[in-house]
Amino acid sequence: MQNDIQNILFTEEQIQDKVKELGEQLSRDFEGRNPLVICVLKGAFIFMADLVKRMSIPLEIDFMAVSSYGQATKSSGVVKIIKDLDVPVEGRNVLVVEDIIDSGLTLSYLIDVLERRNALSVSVATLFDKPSGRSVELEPDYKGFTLPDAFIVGYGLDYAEKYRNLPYIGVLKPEVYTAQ
Ligand SMILES: O=P(O)(O)OC[C@H]1O[C@H](OP(=O)(O)OP(=O)(O)O)[C@H](O)[C@@H]1O
Ligand code: HPA
Ligand SMILES: [Mg+2]
Repeated sequence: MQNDIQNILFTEEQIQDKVKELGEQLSRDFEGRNPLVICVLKGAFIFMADLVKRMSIPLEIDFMAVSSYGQATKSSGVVKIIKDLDVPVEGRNVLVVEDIIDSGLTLSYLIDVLERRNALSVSVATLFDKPSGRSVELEPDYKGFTLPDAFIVGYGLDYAEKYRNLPYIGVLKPEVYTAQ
């Protein structure tokens, strides 16, 4: 698995420091608002778990699974809801937790769904932002790191379902995906 990585962009320690900082900021901003924190599966599962441990306020969690990349490194443009929320969002302060914003298609679709369901507020926290990949305009409310134009894996992020369990963020060697 490590042999497929070209270089490490963010170490485990750098990620943990950033997650702690974000958790503290979110705790201040959502104090008294009992947010519904939504994990966008699968990619955000590790970030979500680490982040909520760093939030020291009452909150609730739920999960939504969406997918648009499949076995590719470019978005198919079609966002599919594979698993929906268990609870209604009407009247709730919602915090959507994402691992990465690339084209922006996943989040713009999700924000639209949540607003149509009458959430009181919809905020977005992403650990990684890749502005060079955008095909729709979208700015996260909270972000960890800005990325260069490269396909990254690890800390929840996959290529063809692999590498999610790497504890760091690495750039995948292009020959790994061009060889397919
Ligand atoms: O801004 P975008 O171009 O839409 O890309 C970001 C989305 O793509 C990835 O999910 P993916 O569809 O690969 O599903 P996964 O989380 O199960 O890997 C990632 O976890 C984000 O949800
Ligand atoms: N890596 C993994 N999954 C992704 C990426 C990426 O760079 N962009 C969108 N989904
Ligand atoms: Mg993926």
